[in-house]
Amino acid sequence: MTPTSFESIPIVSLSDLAGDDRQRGALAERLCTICHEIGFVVVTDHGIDASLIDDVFELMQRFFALDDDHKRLIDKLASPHFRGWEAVGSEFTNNRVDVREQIDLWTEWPAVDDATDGPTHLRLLGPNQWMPDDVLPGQRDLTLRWMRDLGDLADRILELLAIGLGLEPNHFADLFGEQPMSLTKMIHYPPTPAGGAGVNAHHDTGFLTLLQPGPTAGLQVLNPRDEWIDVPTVPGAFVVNLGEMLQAMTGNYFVATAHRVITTTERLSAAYFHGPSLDTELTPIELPGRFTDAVAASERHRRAGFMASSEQTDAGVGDMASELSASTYGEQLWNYFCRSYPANVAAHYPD
Ligand SMILES: O=C(O)CCC(=O)C(=O)O
Ligand SMILES: [Fe+2]
Repeated sequence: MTPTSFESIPIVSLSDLAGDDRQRGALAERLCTICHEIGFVVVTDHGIDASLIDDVFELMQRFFALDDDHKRLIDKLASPHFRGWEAVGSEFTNNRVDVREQIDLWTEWPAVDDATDGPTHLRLLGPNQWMPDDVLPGQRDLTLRWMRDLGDLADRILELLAIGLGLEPNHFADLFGEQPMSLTKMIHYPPTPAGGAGVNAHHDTGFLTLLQPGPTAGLQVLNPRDEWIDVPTVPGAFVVNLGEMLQAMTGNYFVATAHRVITTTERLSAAYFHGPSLDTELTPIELPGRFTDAVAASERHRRAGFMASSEQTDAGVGDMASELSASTYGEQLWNYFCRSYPANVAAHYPD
């Protein structure tokens, strides 16, 4: 029986990832239940090197301490592929401006020459922008290692989720195709002004998010009673949460849960959004009856919605109560760019 709410975010050790089948099975079941009831979990013993986390935070400190003229060397507005740095005030979440600056880095694939003729999501393929080595030494190598190690961890968590859903362990790997597109966001939050938010309430749009929140509190999750629950800060732990596309693909058995950041002091975080090939279909997977029955028995799960566009919100659709309008990951991402980065879309794709 699904509890109707939650009061805290669980902390789970992933050490049994390396265990025998029975231990992995138990961990898989536990994670699946959490993804159904809460959609958020703090994980320890995840195998990501502590020194890698330290190096990434040190890199962020060095970058965000630069002046804006230097940061503009990788200005996101200059990238037709939505990659690079953006200043505080560039991003909109839930139609409200966020109080944070960030670097966005996506998996690199060759740009498509005639991207304006094909599906809109092809515009996302392309190179990242990297800081010159004499201004920010080592950014490229360190970031690529971060993306590779977090990608491997995300794949292992997806295997567990597949096992917990009664599927073959490689079910998601097989669905995710040959050209995976993941996003790394390196984020700096100044202290949040009264009444604002570092990032406003939202669902993650992707599949699976691994967040390194650093030592500073500020991330909050909305429970079904509309109370904001603080995510505990556990040294070295990652926060793992579900995005809207896994919600869709599991027929709402897993939930993408609303969250936001409000911080009283300066805060850094590094978020990794694990994603498949852009043409991956969001069609629900066929799951054993116990999972579909659990959704049917829970109004909250049956009604779990998706982020609305500004037009839908204007027309009276709740912020996170929209129907999924995209049929592929690429389409969903394009909708997200139009919602969150209108200036970038207007600069490069006036059509
Ligand atoms: O910085 C954080 O702690 C959370 C960031 C987040 O939710 C996001 O970028 O989607
Ligand atoms: Fe998020």
